[in-house]
Amino acid sequence: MTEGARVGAVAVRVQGLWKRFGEQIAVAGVDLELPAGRFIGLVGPNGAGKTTTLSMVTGLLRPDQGTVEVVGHDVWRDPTEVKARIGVLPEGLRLFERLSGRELLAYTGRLRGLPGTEVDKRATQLLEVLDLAGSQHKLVVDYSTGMRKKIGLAAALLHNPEVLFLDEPFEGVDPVSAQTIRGVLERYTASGATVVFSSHVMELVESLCDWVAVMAAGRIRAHGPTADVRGTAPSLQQAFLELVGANDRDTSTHLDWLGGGAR
Ligand SMILES: Nc1ncnc2c1ncn2[C@@H]1O[C@H](COP(=O)(O)OP(=O)(O)OP(=O)(O)O)[C@@H](O)[C@H]1O
Repeated sequence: MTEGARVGAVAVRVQGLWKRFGEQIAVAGVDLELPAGRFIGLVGPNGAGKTTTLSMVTGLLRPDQGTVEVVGHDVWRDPTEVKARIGVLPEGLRLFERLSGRELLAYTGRLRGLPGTEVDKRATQLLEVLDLAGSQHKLVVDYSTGMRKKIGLAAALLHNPEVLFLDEPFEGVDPVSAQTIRGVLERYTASGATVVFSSHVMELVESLCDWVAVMAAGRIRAHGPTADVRGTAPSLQQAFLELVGANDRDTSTHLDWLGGGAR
């Protein structure tokens, strides 16, 4: 079991986190403790602040205010310690397009300081499990959206991080690839590691995550074990709609011209 996966251990501790872009407050005072060894979903409507929060938690974006600790290390005071312990699949993932998938993993492994033989071994296994072995010598520029997500996931897992952060890992991914990614992530969390991923696909979050945080308008609206957040609602989707106030929105007067055919 990894250091972060002890019972009751906290993988991520966020305190008083704020981020403003001009007039727009993207993250408005987030406090959150994410337990280690769980499959955690960060859910919220478009523009809720999920990507901004994940970017600040992973050291990609400096907060205006607040602190973030990952497995006990401050992200901004101790970035090297944190970066060695986390894997990140960011939104709008940028990859080295002129490398093949295999070369990308070899390069990532060396950047992470792993010995060449170990990188080879891990890369071969990851390419196999993620069903990319047949495309390993193709240039990344020629990869499909799903293949890019999978090679990005392989690169994020290569150094066996304690906590893995994934921004919309299933977006644009077909059901077969989604099932493959899911299998890899389930295997990874079963070994005691923590996955934190953002999504607005509630069915997916409900079936995958044992812990969720619901975000809307830059704040955390609810968090805890998935069953507790769902409460008495028939589904997480329904609980989510109630939490973010979407059920109260009146759409009856909008789009009254829309009907297809009637002009
Ligand atoms: N670089 C930026 N400059 C200006 N505004 C930004 C920037 N990044 C995010 N925002 C704004 O901050 C708010 C939160 O955006 P964010 O991308 O974090 O939300 P999200 O929950 O990830 O949304 P989605 O599910 O649509 O990806 C939005 O109003 C967005 O327009």
